[in-house]
Amino acid sequence: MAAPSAIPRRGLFIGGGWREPSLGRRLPVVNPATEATIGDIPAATAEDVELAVSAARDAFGRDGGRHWSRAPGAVRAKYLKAIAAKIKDKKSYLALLETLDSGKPLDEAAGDMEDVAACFEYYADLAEALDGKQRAPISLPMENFESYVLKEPIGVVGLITPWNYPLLMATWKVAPALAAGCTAVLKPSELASLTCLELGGICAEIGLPPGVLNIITGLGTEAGAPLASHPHVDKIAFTGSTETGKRIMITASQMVKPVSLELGGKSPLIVFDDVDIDKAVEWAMFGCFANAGQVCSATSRLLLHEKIAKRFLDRLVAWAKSIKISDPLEEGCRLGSVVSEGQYQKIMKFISTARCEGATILYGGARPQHLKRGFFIEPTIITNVSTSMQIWREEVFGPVICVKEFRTEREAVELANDTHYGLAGAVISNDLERCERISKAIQSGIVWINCSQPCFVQAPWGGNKRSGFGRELGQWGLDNYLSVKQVTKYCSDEPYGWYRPPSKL
Ligand SMILES: NC(=O)c1ccc[n+]([C@@H]2O[C@H](COP(=O)([O-])OP(=O)(O)OC[C@H]3O[C@@H](n4cnc5c(N)ncnc54)[C@H](O)[C@@H]3O)[C@@H](O)[C@H]2O)c1
Ligand SMILES: C[N+](C)(C)CC=O
Repeated sequence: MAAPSAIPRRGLFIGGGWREPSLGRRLPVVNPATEATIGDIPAATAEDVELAVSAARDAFGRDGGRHWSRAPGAVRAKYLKAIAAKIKDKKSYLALLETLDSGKPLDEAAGDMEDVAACFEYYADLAEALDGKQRAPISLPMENFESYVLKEPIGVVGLITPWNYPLLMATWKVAPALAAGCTAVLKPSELASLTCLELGGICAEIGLPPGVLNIITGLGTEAGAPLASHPHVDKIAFTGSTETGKRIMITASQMVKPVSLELGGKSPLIVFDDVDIDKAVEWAMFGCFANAGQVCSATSRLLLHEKIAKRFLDRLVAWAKSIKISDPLEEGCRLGSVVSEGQYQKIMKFISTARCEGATILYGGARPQHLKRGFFIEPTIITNVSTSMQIWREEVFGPVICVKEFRTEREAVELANDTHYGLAGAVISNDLERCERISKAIQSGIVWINCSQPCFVQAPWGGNKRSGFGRELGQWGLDNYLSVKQVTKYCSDEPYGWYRPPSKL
């Protein structure tokens, strides 16, 4: 598909309309595959956060919430379905913008847009089902009391998201938040905001009530931080790095504001000696080279049974050599550029540190020779790794896999759990009992058996340890935006009888 001649020039989406940022500043948008500046986005500051939060508060309480926060779930579902339909109509265009903004292959971006539409549809159904789940009775041990539960929207929520799946990661928060009846301020990453701004356009087109979703772009420190610390924001849902997650938690703790955190990872993939090697190699590649490895759950630590390690690595190198690395708009591209020059430099530094610490760069580790411009990095396989090395311990967020061998199941599990992170893990073996044992032993929120990375909107997503807490997707994703209220009624005609009545004399 040909690139559009101009990227749409958008303002901030606040109160149902477009506004220039208060200080009039904008940030350049660079296509990481060409290094060309292709447009710009507004740079919001605290003044704009104030307006966006105020618009969201008004929308939450408007007419006593009759049109949104207390409306029947079917009303909100209608809007979510309309958004999904528009996303489907504009799929090719949105995928193109996502690719130009982030460098991901167009096929991947198109898949992301399908997932975005599916997520809005899924939460439309959950919004409709929510009314039927209200007043769920609680069984009590005393018959003169009745108790039930109300699930109510938390209020105004701040949604802060990363650049690796820009519109999809935003949707994982926007769709359940709106389904629950919350109103929201979304702050996408300054490195890739184009499709999130288009979501604003879609909300305007379908007539979403003003202020229900507000979208402010800008730097983390200038737009994200004032959103996280705003006293009228009732919850922060954050996806991003562990470092920023810690900062958000500290800020939120000052107001005892609930947070949910989806953070980084350094996930293991364990491969036993009873597998079909080529099948397993393909999952290992998908696990760490899809989206150029810029995936929170990337299985970037590969643990190979010593009996197959040599054969596996020979095949892994052969498969890695065959990946089409090109401009992400080219047909068949399977490895695009990384998102920015900063990310490129960071990944290259990880590779050079690994080399200095004594690891072997078995394959890759450099810019592909046929691509002179753009932030491209070869798929990189690193061996001779020790558990104290940076490459084993820290999240690279690039197409870089590090490899260690193991002898026993126990050793594999120990190596897999040798990390501060706990987002995901994977095991490949034909012995399914062993796979079940390992899925219990791995300390993470997600375990894949005989695959790596597939992700379904129906299933819970989230991590343990320094990968965060709270779960997105599925019913758990909706619960993130609901507060639970207990209502208990005394239903006897008799006095309670704890105190003696005073004398009537
Ligand atoms: N667990 C998951 O589901 C998941 C999914 C995708 C990405 N991630 C993680 O995200 C990271 C990559 O994303 P990134 O580089 O955009 O992360 P990041 O932490 O740099 O930025 C994430 C968001 O936070 C904002 N931000 C930065 N500083 C802030 C501050 N002080 N206060 C408030 N907001 C601030 C940024 O502008 C951006 O919108 C990786 O670590 C990856 O593993 C996790
Ligand atoms: C959840 N996922 C895999 C789509 C994106 C994580 O970075």
